[in-house]
Amino acid sequence: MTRIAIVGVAGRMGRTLVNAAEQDADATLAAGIVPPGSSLAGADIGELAGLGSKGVTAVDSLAACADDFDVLIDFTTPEVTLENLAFCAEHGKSIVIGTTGLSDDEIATLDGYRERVPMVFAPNMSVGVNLTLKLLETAARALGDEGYDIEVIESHHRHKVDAPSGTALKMGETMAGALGRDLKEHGVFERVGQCGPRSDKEIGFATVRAGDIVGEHTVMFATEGERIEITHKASSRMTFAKGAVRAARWLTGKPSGRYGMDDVLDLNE
Ligand SMILES: NC(=O)C1=CN([C@@H]2O[C@H](COP(=O)(O)OP(=O)(O)OC[C@H]3O[C@@H](n4cnc5c(N)ncnc54)[C@H](OP(=O)(O)O)[C@@H]3O)[C@@H](O)[C@H]2O)C=CC1
Ligand SMILES: O=C(O)C1=N[C@H](C(=O)O)C[C@H](O)C1
Repeated sequence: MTRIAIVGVAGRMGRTLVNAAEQDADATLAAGIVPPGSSLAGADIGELAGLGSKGVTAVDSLAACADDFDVLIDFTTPEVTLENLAFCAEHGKSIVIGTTGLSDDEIATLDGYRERVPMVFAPNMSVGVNLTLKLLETAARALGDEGYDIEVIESHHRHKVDAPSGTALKMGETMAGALGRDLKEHGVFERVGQCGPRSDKEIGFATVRAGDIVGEHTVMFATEGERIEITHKASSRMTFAKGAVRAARWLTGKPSGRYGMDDVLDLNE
């Protein structure tokens, strides 16, 4: 049985993760963490998630529940995630990280823990998106150097703070990698005013923020006379939360290392 702690337990993903962990027969909901000084400390995490009392009260520091869990699931902010990673390294814990919007420097810091912490780090934990990444790799290889323009369009709810989404960036990186291109050089994240025609090799990104959209990603491969679109639409956060709980179980007994959802889902040949 994997003992799971959920940090950011009162957030959109935190509350969904409580539901997902509760439904998983091989996981135990061991702890929930709210920000330091939060008025929600002491609340039952089942109540926070709308499930009724589960007998686990939220605490406002990891130190307060260090003995209670094996794997931390973290969907918070880049700064908080890096603090929590340091805690996991110090206390021999594993961690599943869903947080997006990390800068290059923050990713380098995260990567520095790969020898000390078993971690799954993925911008999207759904089975569908991770399969889509494989489809995109194949499509990019077949079309990207054959005159097809590649554009990524993502839509999310009005509360999302980072753009483009971590998933859109991962899609771009995956396709750029398949084509031997560097996304830093060929990614185009803004077009405004007299920006000129697109170049052949650029990979464009467009962002929509509106209402309660859970998460939608379309990749367009367009040329003279035809267009292929590969779309993934999430209609419930449960798809991400179930993936995260699955990742937490998968980490049990794994050596230190930085893993992705492709490892968890065994999508690599
Ligand atoms: N990988 C994936 O599959 C997915 C990734 N995400 C990513 O997950 C992240 C969170 O998204 P979402 O749940 O929508 O955001 P929310 O803002 O709803 O949740 C984040 C939670 O973290 C809490 N928090 C902040 N600091 C601390 C702290 N020091 N200790 C404990 N809790 C803290 C916040 O509390 P407060 O509000 O009081 O500050 C908030 O409740 C984003 O980066 C998002 O992109 C989202 C969905 C899927
Ligand atoms: O913030 C969100 O909500 C989501 N964030 C992730 C991302 O940035 O890719 C994954 C998902 O699309 C929802």
